[in-house]
Amino acid sequence: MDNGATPARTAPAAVIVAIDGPSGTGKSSTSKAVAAQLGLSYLDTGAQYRAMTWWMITNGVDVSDPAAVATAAGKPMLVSGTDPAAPTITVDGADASGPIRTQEVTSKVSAVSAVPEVRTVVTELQRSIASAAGKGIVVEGRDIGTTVLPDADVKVFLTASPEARAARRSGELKGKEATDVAATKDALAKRDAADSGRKTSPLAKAGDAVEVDTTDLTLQQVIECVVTLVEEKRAAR
Ligand SMILES: Nc1ncnc2c1ncn2[C@@H]1O[C@H](COP(=O)(O)OP(=O)(O)OP(=O)(O)O)[C@@H](O)[C@H]1O
Ligand SMILES: Nc1ccn([C@@H]2O[C@H](COP(=O)(O)O)[C@@H](O)[C@H]2O)c(=O)n1
Repeated sequence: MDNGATPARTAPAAVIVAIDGPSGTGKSSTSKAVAAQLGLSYLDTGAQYRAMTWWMITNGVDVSDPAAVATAAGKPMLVSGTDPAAPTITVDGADASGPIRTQEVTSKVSAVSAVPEVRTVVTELQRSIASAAGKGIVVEGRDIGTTVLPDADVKVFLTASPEARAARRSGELKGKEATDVAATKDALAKRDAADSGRKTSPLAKAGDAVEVDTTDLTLQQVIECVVTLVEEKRAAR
């Protein structure tokens, strides 16, 4: 009945977006922009595995020994800030955003993330962050659509040719590394093979994920594609 009162508006239900894919396909850039555009939180799960790896290295844990890594998995306290404009990660209260991006961490993270006890701790943390995100969240990683949030509202699997990914990554590096696209391509392939080949929650496309090949797309086009998928999902509710 029209009584002249302003109709009550219900807040839109939280939307959960899972974005997975191999290294250098554009997951972080896309996820941050989509979250910012839609007013959602953002979680970089790779940063959490990197933070766990950095803690292991700085605390003298032999990361090539899965039993030693498993024993230590519950010790570090990881805290992720989920503002897409300024994502943060701390370990035992210390800012880890710089140290987790070193070559040493990048070369060791796949060994640490393959240990089931590590995945149990980190997956539990990821689920609690996602369930606390009032308006919803964009979560990016390798196993979000398959394992961490199998009931996500929108699942996207980003891909790109090895050449495109290596060129993008080289563009971020400085000096000699920037010109060595072949070495960058090899390093990406090695990490993807380790992440795809592990037994527990390997890098994989969920059966119900939308695959987007970003090789010939600009970042803006990829962002628009994902925003459209989320808006279509919201409209269909
Ligand atoms: N569609 C695109 N076209 C051109 N460059 C892109 C595109 N998407 C991302 N990039 C650039 O490629 C680089 C890698 O992107 P990004 O870090 O988002 O990838 P990622 O999948 O999160 O990688 P990783 O898994 O290794 O963290 C960045 O420099 C980014 O600006
Ligand atoms: N859901 C995830 C996310 C990441 N990993 C592991 O972390 C590494 C670093 O990820 P980046 O996105 O920061 O490059 C990645 O190579 C995986 O080993 C994971 O296992 N699961």
